[in-house]
Amino acid sequence: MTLIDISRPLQNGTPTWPGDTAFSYEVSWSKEQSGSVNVGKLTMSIHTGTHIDSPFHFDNDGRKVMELDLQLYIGPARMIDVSGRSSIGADDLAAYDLEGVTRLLLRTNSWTNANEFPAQITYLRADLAPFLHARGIRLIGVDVPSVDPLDSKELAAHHGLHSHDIHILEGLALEHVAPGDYELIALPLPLTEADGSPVRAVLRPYTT
Ligand SMILES: Nc1ccccc1C(=O)C[C@H](N)C(=O)O
Ligand SMILES: [Zn+2]
Ligand SMILES: [Zn+2]
Repeated sequence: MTLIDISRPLQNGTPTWPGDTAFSYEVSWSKEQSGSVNVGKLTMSIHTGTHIDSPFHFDNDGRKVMELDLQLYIGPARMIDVSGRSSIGADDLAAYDLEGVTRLLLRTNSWTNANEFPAQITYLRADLAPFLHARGIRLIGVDVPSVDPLDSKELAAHHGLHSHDIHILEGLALEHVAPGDYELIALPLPLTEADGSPVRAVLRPYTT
């Protein structure tokens, strides 16, 4: 069955958070040098491309990636289009039936040039987390590098989602996906100390 890849490619030049570690892949030990194999070396900020945040990212006492519930990163998900807004709050989602939805992916279409880090993005307002929590949502995914405004220091959306037990998936590529219900697979790496992890995020369509 076909998988829809909703991950952003990771390559030298991939946009990163301003001032953060640039993405780099290089063959550090070539086949000629080692006599048998090419061996690669990867340097990157964890918050590059498609990734999850663990609570330690914004809370010194928060859980690390290895302590997160893997089940949330695999299972039924609904993708909805909420493009054309500068922010998303409870009002913007009031018209959607989210009954039985555990994982919600929001397409904001506000990262318009994938080759550059955006100057401005659609962010989540503070009243969204309690609204999602009341509907049983445990994971929110967005197609932008952050759930908060890019210049935010207080990170109201990150903290609000965390305090309502909603996990955060950022940097999805959703422009080529039809809104609807899918199986999401976006597993983090087994990083015991980390504040987040890159993921390979895919959607598997349901065939009926
Ligand atoms: N990588 C960074 C470098 C510097 C300052 C913030 C960030 C972030 O990633 C923050 C943001 N809260 C995020 O996870 O969405
Ligand atoms: Zn992040
Ligand atoms: Zn984040």
